[in-house]
Amino acid sequence: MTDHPPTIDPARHALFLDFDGTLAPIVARPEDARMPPQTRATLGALARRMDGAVAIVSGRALADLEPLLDGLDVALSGSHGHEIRMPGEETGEVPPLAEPLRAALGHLESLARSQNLRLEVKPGAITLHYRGMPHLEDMVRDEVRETAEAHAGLKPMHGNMVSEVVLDGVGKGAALRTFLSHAPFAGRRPVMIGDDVTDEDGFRAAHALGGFGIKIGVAETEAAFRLGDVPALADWLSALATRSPG
Ligand SMILES: O=P(O)(O)OC[C@H]1O[C@H](O[C@H]2O[C@H](CO)[C@@H](O)[C@H](O)[C@H]2O)[C@H](O)[C@@H](O)[C@@H]1O
Repeated sequence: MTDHPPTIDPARHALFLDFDGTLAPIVARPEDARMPPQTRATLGALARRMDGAVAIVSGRALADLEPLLDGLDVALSGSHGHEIRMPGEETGEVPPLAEPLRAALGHLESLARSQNLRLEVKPGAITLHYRGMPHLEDMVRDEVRETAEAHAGLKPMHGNMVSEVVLDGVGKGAALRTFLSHAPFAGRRPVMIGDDVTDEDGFRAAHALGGFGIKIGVAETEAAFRLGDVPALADWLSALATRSPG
């Protein structure tokens, strides 16, 4: 269940990578997260080698994620699968906040103000950050769960020092299924790589669709394979990009 991942075949697999805690180390402030330049170069090389079958599948809004990628042209999913951008596609306008989220916004804004929590509003989710204030975790999770229950079309999602209300039906698994129904992903075996609880849905989908998951870090997981940390993944990707064919 926790073995080092096998080598994958660039002609037959597709890569789906989470961003924070996977490609970029976790930092205190989301705007300070950076993917190392070498990883960005490796992903560019891999995308060419895999005929574009590489996607970053993030909980972040696309408008927030894209500037962190330094022009890397790969497929992207944002807001936990709510937003999708195929490789080479122009970035469209930021989608408006979906209706059920609009209804929940006021309450979450007041909560964030009163508890001094960072609030992140994305097209498909509203996120409360409590990094640096772990004693608030239970309260934040309860509030998010109750807010989701109070509004049809929303569900709670809890991640690494964050708790979010997200649109029902979204998730990284749904993002994988969407990508795999289009070229250049169709017909390939998905490999989902991530560090957080929110990536487990992607691991399950990858497994169900004939591929597998790779967990970054030591936490419990349904992924079949594991790598220790962000640098270990960078090394694994680099070996894949530079391996001679055949
Ligand atoms: O699915 P991901 O790409 O991993 O996005 C998950 C969340 O990432 C960001 O928050 C996380 O990373 C921050 C920077 O390292 C960290 O400060 C925070 O505690 C983490 O939860 C992002 O801000 C969220 O919107 C994403 O949902």
